[in-house]
Amino acid sequence: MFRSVARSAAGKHLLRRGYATESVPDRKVAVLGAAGGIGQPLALLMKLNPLVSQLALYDIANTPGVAADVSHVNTRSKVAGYVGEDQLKQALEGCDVVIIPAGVPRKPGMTRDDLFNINAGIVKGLCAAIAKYCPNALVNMTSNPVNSTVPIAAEVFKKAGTYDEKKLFGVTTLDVVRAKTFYAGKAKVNVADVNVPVVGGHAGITILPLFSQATPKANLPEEDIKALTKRTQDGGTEVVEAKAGKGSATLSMAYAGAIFADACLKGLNGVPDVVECSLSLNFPSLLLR
Ligand SMILES: NC(=O)c1ccc[n+]([C@@H]2O[C@H](COP(=O)([O-])OP(=O)(O)OC[C@H]3O[C@@H](n4cnc5c(N)ncnc54)[C@H](O)[C@@H]3O)[C@@H](O)[C@H]2O)c1
Ligand SMILES: O=C(O)C[C@H](O)C(=O)O
Repeated sequence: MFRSVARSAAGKHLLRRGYATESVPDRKVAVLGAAGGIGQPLALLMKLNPLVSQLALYDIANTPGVAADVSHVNTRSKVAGYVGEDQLKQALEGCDVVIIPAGVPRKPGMTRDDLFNINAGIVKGLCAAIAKYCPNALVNMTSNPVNSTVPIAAEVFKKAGTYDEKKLFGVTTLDVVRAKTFYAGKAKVNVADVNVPVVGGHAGITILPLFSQATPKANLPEEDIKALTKRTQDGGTEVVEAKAGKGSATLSMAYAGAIFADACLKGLNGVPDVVECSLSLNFPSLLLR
């Protein structure tokens, strides 16, 4: 199993009393690729998160408009837009969590690996800047192919001397979100009560939903489990084909990215027992198989 769980250090119980801002520490979150299909709804969802005090929206174009728009939402965080490499330093300085959905999405007929040539370079540049300007931040890697962009980020951080495997996550929450939705439909249970761990990576058969561990238990027949597994593994392709050349999952991904970032913030704030699946490099020998 080469997926890890993001677990908070038990300790301070700052949030036990809920989300009252006076008991919540300041946290800066940056979204890199904030003007994109995922970036825009993710920016909105992070603006709605009361754990965020500063929201930095960075892209190579169009962030001033996105930031102006999102900044009018009457929630806690202060929003700033940053555009172009000259402003990356400002966007990153002081960040606690950096979410990276920068890069190109796939079109029908492509695999996630077909994005490698373009996205590897984008991710490499952004991670070099993270190592320089916010080396202690948690990094939520969303850009595809996640199975490769996470190792690229790790190598950049190792070279800079800032690598911490506990702080680098391949965001696979969308697989969990899909597994929960599909399982609830098949098992005819309330989706809000469903939990399905998903281990592995984020492409094809490396996505391993553990329906045997799903709750509430439903005792589904083997053929249903096989069909659910396949649908979860092919979930991204289902959306890419439905969008017919206009990109891949953006809205469900923004939702998933916001859930994972919220878990990271809770962990940083000392909330106990925060558990989310993600791709980590703790088990590299398995990842390379
Ligand atoms: N992990 C997952 O589950 C998951 C799910 C869906 C999509 N994705 C991936 O997320 C990525 C983004 O998807 P999208 O639909 O938002 O694409 P998009 O093209 O709509 O947006 C990407 C954004 O990245 C920006 N960008 C490009 N180079 C950049 C750089 N150097 N610095 C900052 N920003 C830069 C672009 O300007 C654009 O605004 C794709 O690689 C896609 O495959 C991952
Ligand atoms: O499938 C894609 O290309 C995007 C993303 O990885 C997804 O799972 O929706």
